[in-house]
Amino acid sequence: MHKLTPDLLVIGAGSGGLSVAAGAAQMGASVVLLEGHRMGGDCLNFGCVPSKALIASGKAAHAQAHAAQYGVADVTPAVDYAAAKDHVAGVIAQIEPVDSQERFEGLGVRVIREYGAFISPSEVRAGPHIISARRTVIATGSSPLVPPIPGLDRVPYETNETIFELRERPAHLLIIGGGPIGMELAQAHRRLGCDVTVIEGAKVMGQDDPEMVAVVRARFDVEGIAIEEGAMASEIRGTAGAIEIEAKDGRVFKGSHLLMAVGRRANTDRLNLQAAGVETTTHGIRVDASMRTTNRRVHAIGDVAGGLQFTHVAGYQAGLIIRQALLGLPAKNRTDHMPWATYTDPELAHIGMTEAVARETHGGNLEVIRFPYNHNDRAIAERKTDGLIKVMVVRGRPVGVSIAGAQAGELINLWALVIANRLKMKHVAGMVAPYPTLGEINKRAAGAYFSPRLFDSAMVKRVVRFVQRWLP
Ligand SMILES: Cc1cc2nc3c(=O)[nH]c(=O)nc-3n(C[C@H](O)[C@H](O)[C@H](O)COP(=O)(O)OP(=O)(O)OC[C@H]3O[C@@H](n4cnc5c(N)ncnc54)[C@H](O)[C@@H]3O)c2cc1C
Ligand SMILES: NC(=O)c1ccc[n+]([C@@H]2O[C@H](COP(=O)([O-])OP(=O)(O)OC[C@H]3O[C@@H](n4cnc5c(N)ncnc54)[C@H](O)[C@@H]3O)[C@@H](O)[C@H]2O)c1
Repeated sequence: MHKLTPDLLVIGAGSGGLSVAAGAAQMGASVVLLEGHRMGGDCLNFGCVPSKALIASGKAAHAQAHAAQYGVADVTPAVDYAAAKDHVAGVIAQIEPVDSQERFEGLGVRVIREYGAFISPSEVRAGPHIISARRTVIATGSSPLVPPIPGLDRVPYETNETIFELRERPAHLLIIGGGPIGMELAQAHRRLGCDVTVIEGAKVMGQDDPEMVAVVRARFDVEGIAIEEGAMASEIRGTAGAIEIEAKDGRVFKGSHLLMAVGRRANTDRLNLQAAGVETTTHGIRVDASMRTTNRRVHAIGDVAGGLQFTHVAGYQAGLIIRQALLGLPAKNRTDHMPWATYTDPELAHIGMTEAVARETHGGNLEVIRFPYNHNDRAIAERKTDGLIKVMVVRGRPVGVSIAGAQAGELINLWALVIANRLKMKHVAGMVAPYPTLGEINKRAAGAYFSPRLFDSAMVKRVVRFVQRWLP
């Protein structure tokens, strides 16, 4: 047995763990990083990166099939599904070095490619090593939730951990779950030539504002993606190539392949958390506002901590750990400034309160400002006029923003700055946006907030008339 005594032990080399390890090592701490599977975690290998790469393949095919509106003949795309998967693998390979063992060792991190498990409140065993660190960060992420639906154990199915390696194009992909994973992969597959049915127990994209979801749904309808809502999958039958899903209400859906996308399960099984006195909830590891677990020397961040499950959230929480564990400064997890985006086409991005939550919280003080894409010149030029921005404003300050439309995930960045720094609508209105850009919708939303105050105000009109009388 080798005994190691670093300043910091990080368990899990995904989005959260890598950020903590890199920051801590570069700031002079001794760091041990454990990874039982692939460096880079879910985001690089089975999540954000491969899904966005496959979406890019789908977009390329879709563009070929819909070029006539720009004066270029439509062609039926000759999709090579396996080659699209090669493209996905190539994208992963290009990013991989940034997350690699070699890079982290170059930063001075001791990387151990083993799963870690607590053996006491202050010790973790990883293969032949026992690590006793001043502080430990659990960043073990999450795995696809596979519920015990009767029959599921007797049919072949994909999850986000397998679908990016599937090389035969599904003739008809059935997707159980209409959250971000289900919806992004539904559209990518449809555009790559598959029939697709999304089977959703409640409403698709249920975390988002229904008015914004409707924009995405409308496009899915046009593209021929079948969305079956209120269809709780309750029984699964069949064999490879011929799968049947029966919903609670008796509806039956038939397809060739099945993708399970019904949510996530925190990776706590291997950690032997009882030995460390680290408690869990139904969502993951119990943490306080500073991401500290019930063991004061152990923090948990990212998906395993059971809050918002996004790469940028894990990265943000890594920053909180650096503040506390390295610099001894207080740090509090904030969620009101956390954006998210779903990369369907059109995209749907959001930050802060939805309209419904803002209405409940702020009642009569809430003003909701909308501005449609079809009044934006760049959107018109590119024929991407579906969608709108909606800004929830309380006394001049935005408390939430939703955008459904082209590049919504990019456009939300401005509001991430505004909300993180508690800026006001006047700051957005005061900015000059280059013409013609989609980003002008942000400024136009701010303009729409001020124009009734300016143009419908009797007082402003009186002042202008008065000034005009006296101006030389
Ligand atoms: C299909 C899909 C698409 C997604 N798209 C996006 C997106 O576009 N944008 C976005 O922000 N988020 C996206 N996400 C979510 C994002 O991937 C996660 O929020 C993010 O990866 C969480 O980071 P993490 O560090 O908590 O965990 P992970 O990245 O999962 O890393 C955890 C690591 O810990 C390792 N591990 C587990 N147990 C142990 C142990 N006991 N010892 C040692 N190592 C261990 C695992 O092997 C893994 O490598 C997507 C997720 C999926 C599934
Ligand atoms: N663009 C992004 O940032 C992005 C993309 C993909 C995933 N993610 C992250 O990964 C997380 C997990 O995504 P997800 O889509 O798997 O989960 P999810 O929890 O967001 O959605 C799962 C859906 O499955 C439905 N469902 C559950 N059981 C069902 C059943 N038996 N029959 C039919 N429907 C059922 C639920 O009602 C829900 O709408 C997301 O919440 C997000 O944090 C992010």
